[in-house]
Amino acid sequence: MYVVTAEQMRELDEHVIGSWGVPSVCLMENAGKALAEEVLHFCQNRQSKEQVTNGNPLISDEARVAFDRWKGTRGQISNDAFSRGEKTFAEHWYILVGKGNNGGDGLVAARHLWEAGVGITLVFAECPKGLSEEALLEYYTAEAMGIPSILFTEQGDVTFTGGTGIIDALLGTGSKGAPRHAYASLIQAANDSGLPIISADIPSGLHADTGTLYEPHIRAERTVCFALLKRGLTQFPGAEAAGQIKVRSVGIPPQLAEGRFRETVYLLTEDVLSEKLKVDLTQRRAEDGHKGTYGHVLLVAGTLAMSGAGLLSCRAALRSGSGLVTWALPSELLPHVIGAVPELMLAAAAEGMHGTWNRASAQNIIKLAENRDVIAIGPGLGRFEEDTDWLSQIYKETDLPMVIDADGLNMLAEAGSDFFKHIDSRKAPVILTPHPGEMARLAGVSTQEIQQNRIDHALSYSAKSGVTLVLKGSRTVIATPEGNAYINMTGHAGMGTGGTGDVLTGVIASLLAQGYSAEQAAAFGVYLHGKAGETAAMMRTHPAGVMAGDLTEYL
Ligand SMILES: NC(=O)C1=CN([C@@H]2O[C@H](COP(=O)(O)OP(=O)(O)OC[C@H]3O[C@@H](n4cnc5c(N)ncnc54)[C@H](O)[C@@H]3O)[C@@H](O)[C@H]2O)[C@@H](O)CC1
Ligand SMILES: [K+]
Repeated sequence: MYVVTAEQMRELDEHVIGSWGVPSVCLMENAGKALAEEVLHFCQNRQSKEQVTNGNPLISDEARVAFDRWKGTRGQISNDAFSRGEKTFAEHWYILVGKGNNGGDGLVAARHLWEAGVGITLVFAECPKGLSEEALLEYYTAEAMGIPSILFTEQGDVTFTGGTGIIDALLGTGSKGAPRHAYASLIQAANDSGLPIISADIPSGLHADTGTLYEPHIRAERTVCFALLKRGLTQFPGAEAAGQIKVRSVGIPPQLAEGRFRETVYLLTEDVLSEKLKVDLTQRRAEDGHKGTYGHVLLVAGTLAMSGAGLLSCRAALRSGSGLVTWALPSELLPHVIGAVPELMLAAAAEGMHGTWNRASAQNIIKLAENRDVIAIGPGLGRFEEDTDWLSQIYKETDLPMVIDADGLNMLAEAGSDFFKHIDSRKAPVILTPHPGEMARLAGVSTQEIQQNRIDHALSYSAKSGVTLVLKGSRTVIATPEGNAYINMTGHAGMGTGGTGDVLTGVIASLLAQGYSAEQAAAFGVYLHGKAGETAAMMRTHPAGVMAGDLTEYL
């Protein structure tokens, strides 16, 4: 499933109209009809509960239902085909109409709903004579049909009397900045009404590309997104304001987006994993495979005070299927962790004070790397004198696929942008797994700036440095230097707890060791990590009780 910016959507739109000759009003007709169908669907299902499907035999239906209820449906995305339902006479919907094509979609929906027996009141934000060209056509039709309408004026209140719902067709992908004047007042009034709101394309007041929200913005129950998912709907807080999201086709084939833009963003669905990324989701293995077949991970992690990070990463690497895992650790730590994970191999590699790392250990790591397949650096590593030189030496003198996390990332941030200057001469790929704070340090901006435009920051850092980047957080973004990005949908807020990042490092390193490419390992790793978190949540009384160690049990 492709995820586009407003500009990319406009380009596809223009292609279909300009090169293929599809009349633009036809697209609007399709969009408005889809919107009306979704509103009817909503009306019919108002009271009925969502069907529960539970694929995992280990999880009781009760646990699945409780977890789904806790997680809620806001920000969820689907694009199932819809079959049109019966007429609904007891409904009265107010449709807020802006002056652009988003308003035009609302006008088309008005006609279809009116035809289906739904009471309609059109509420114009501006005088309808000023509507965009296509929207004006739709207005004349609606007027000729006798659909009631009012023009919002700052003096008069909108009360939504007798309303059962509101369609927000005020602002779409053409909006700029915070909603102004009548638009702001109508958004406020709609939110205050307590009525369910269904947004056309995006909730008004959402930045379509970034997912940031202006004030005021619509808080929608559902959003019917046209043609292709907009980036802003996939990232928080925008995803939250959009409610449940449904993507509906309008006559612009999504495949048009493939290979068309410098950057291509995908929702990380199972289809994208198997068809685009060619990941075998069944992870089938050759009958004659053995531990040497599935790769050997070298994990450089942990100090005396933070031994757990190393243990979590190593367990996760083993649980994710690599044949062997060696944990390189400070020698003082070694006696304390013997036997903690019997499947692990331990290698005392550093002689820093009080079980920490030291500059001289780089040579030991390089030696250990000689007969390993992947090197992962960072979990619980701490900082130490000349550690950026230490990291640089390991980076330069090993040519293994590398995952860098946690304090390894802080070393990189300190080393500056020259660190990856010669990455093109390195055969093996590098994956970085920053959380937003670490990303901010790497990019030299504030955490807030990162969070306000996660997809762009991930893509641009990846393109500039040549690394595959995993920007963690809800809706983790995986970006590649070639300009692909994937938005992960698995996982939940219960996973916001210490150590889950260490687990992710282990999972990704393990997949790399098994021969997955950096793009596959990063995307599939993030996906599996989220899935394990979901299973762990369902096995507990409450998802907030999930600990990082639980994830390793359900990988
Ligand atoms: N493939 C497509 O691109 C299609 C687009 N359609 C619809 O068209 C929309 C885009 O239409 P437009 O480009 O006309 O843009 P909008 O409908 O988003 O409206 C933009 C208009 O609103 C005004 N405006 C902009 N920012 C404002 C603000 N902050 N406060 C108050 N007024 C503001 C401007 O005068 C501008 O003309 C899409 O979101 C979608 O709903 C559909 O009709 C179907 C096809
Ligand atoms: K809208």
